[in-house]
Amino acid sequence: MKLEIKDIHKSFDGNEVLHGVHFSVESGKALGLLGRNGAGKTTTIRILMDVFKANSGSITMDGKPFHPKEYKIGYLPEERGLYPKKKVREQLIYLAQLRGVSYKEASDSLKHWLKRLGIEEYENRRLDTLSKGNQQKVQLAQTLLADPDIVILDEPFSGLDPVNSQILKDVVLELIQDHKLVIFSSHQMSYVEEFCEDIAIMNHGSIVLNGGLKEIKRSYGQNRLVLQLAGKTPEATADICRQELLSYVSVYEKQKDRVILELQEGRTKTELLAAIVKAKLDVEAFMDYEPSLTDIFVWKAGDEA
Ligand SMILES: Nc1ncnc2c1ncn2[C@@H]1O[C@H](COP(=O)(O)OP(=O)(O)OP(=O)(O)O)[C@@H](O)[C@H]1O
Repeated sequence: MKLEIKDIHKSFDGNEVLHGVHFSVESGKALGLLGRNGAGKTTTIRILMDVFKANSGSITMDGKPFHPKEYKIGYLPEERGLYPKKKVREQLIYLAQLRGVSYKEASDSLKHWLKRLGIEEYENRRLDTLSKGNQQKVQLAQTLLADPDIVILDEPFSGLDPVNSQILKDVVLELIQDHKLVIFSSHQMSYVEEFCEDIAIMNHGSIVLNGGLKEIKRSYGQNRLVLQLAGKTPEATADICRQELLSYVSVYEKQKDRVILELQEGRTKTELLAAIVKAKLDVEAFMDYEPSLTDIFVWKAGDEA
């Protein structure tokens, strides 16, 4: 399955908040939908889920108009929507049945997910008597109960401790392996880096970067190299580079114990390496620079207009 979101515009009271949002996601892959607070992620997801209508643009699945009702979708919304006063089992079975799952199937699936998420003992407890993290896990069980083909997770890790985060990480990886189509919206870049083959970064209602994470990292790392000199601070290394290697590189950034260098126009990595050897610098590390997703995010979405 391939879901394509094309040129979505959305206004609230005449104020346009989405300006031509576009991205695509395929089964067996996860798309990381990223953006600062207010960038438009939740609005985009709500349009996808038919909670809101877009003013213009289209959403297609395998080339045909997409209607969420025709698919099994597990949606973990940003604002969690379970009944606090109702018992866990009672409400999850009820909600699964509303989505067309038989009592027997819902019951079996409930057992599976409560066990998988380590919350079996709370089956007959009222939701509001559970801790925040366990309530979050009940929400996740609800999202996955009807064995969805499309899984949309808005900040699924919020409130989870490291052990529970690990359980959820394994679950998300399994969903991807099981060929589900996963959209994952989060501010926690490390999770996005772990799961998502593709990313879409939104800023002020527009997509400012979209594509394969590996390719994006490669292109952002192009012409940049990491150099660490033995026993030298980054400041000292930067000074040495300016003195000895000026015609090859400029100092792009100083980091904790290393510097990021940018090759001068027309210079190659091999030439730089030869110059480093010629200058008899005591090299501790020299490698291609690969920016983190956080670096890329800050470059693309950090400019507050
Ligand atoms: N129902 C609404 N009526 C009016 N404006 C809205 C409505 N829903 C969202 N907006 C506006 O649309 C913009 C995008 O909001 P949205 O909730 O989609 O951002 P987000 O990227 O999900 O942010 P966050 O990371 O904080 O959840 C914001 O300026 C918000 O105020």
